[in-house]
Amino acid sequence: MNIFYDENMPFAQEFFGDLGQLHAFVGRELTAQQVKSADVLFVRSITKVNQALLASNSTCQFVGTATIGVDHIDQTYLSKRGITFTAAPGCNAISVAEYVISALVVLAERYLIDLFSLTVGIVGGGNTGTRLSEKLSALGIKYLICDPLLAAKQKNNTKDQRYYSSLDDVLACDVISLHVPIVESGAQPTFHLLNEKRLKQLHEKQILINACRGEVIDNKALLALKKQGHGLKVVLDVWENEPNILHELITYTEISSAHIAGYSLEGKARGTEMLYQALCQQLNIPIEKHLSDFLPPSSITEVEINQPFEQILLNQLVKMVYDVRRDDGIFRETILSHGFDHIRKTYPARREFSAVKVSMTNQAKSDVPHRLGFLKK
Ligand SMILES: NC(=O)C1=CN([C@@H]2O[C@H](COP(=O)(O)OP(=O)(O)OC[C@H]3O[C@@H](n4cnc5c(N)ncnc54)[C@H](O)[C@@H]3O)[C@@H](O)[C@H]2O)C=CC1
Ligand SMILES: O=C(O)C(=O)[C@H](O)COP(=O)(O)O
Repeated sequence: MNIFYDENMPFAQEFFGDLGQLHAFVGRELTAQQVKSADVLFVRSITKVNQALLASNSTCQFVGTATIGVDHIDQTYLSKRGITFTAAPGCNAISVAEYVISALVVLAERYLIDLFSLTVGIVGGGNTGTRLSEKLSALGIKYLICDPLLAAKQKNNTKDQRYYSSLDDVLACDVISLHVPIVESGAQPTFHLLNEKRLKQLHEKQILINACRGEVIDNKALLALKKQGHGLKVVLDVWENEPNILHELITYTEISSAHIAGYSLEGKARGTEMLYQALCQQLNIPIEKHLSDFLPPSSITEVEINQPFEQILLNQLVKMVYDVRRDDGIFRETILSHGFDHIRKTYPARREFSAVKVSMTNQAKSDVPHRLGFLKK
């Protein structure tokens, strides 16, 4: 069995090595010719899987993407061809939520903002939006969620007790964090959800974070707004037209990065593991490998806290594991010389909060770090 996989997929050898012959490829460069003999094709978000890629392949039976987003996959075509498709929903949702928490911590420190007084508006209440809301809850930070699709399903889903707010209410919050897939048509499109009109309605003190898909914000309209001197604080992990992004916009952002919000080692590797599990199921063989067998320990494994939990401690704890300024620095320094994809390909190690055990002494009793995702010692 020929298994083709994106070279940027951690632990692919470990998970798939004994299931077939492995062929690594560069995500954005994969050609129909190259993939002609693939039985299994495992991609990440930068490979478009469609008729153009697979028309001359008669053997491919299984396509998987180690990502949450599926906008790069022509699922209608795969189903017409009878090719099984699987994705990795939720694999890097914690990583995205921790990116947003790190961005908030950094901005709060930069502008002397009391984090606990903010209200965060979450657009999209799926995996990433929910993980973020859980971390905000842990910190006692208020949030609203807008998700008209989940709101409509709520009548038939008694388990979902959340209150869903209107888009207008969410866009009026101190922080707006976007967590929707890119959808171009239908009743609830997200393409340019933040268009010129909505962007102009935002007020000077708001923070706007996009870690979902670049096209959810009209980037040209955002640039025009910022050039007029609007005070909106912008955090962009994703951009319109990646990898050929609107460079001029970078200067007007507080934090910029190269679509790496989901790039914790755990987040990427969980994607590989989920594809392995799906392939085992397809082949009707037992699941014998687990990500925990391969994950190395993080550089700091244990921390003891000796003072009551407050914002300054939150800053220290979060930045110890993941300081988003590192990625912002790399981005600003190397985007022009090395390009968007190089930054992603050479992404330095990053772990999730759960890679660090936190213990609290008697003076420090608090469950916040553990609810935020740190492990209990
Ligand atoms: N920057 C990065 O590295 C990453 C980006 N992503 C992006 O984030 C997106 C969201 O991820 P998940 O939360 O895991 O997906 P999900 O599918 O679990 O949740 C998305 C939610 O958005 C809601 N939604 C759809 N249209 C909406 C609209 N017009 N207004 C409000 N809500 C709407 C859906 O009902 C759903 O509940 C992914 O589709 C992907 O494009 C995901 C992972 C990493
Ligand atoms: O999971 C998703 O959806 C994402 O956006 C991924 O984190 C993007 O990573 P790549 O697939 O582009 O490596």
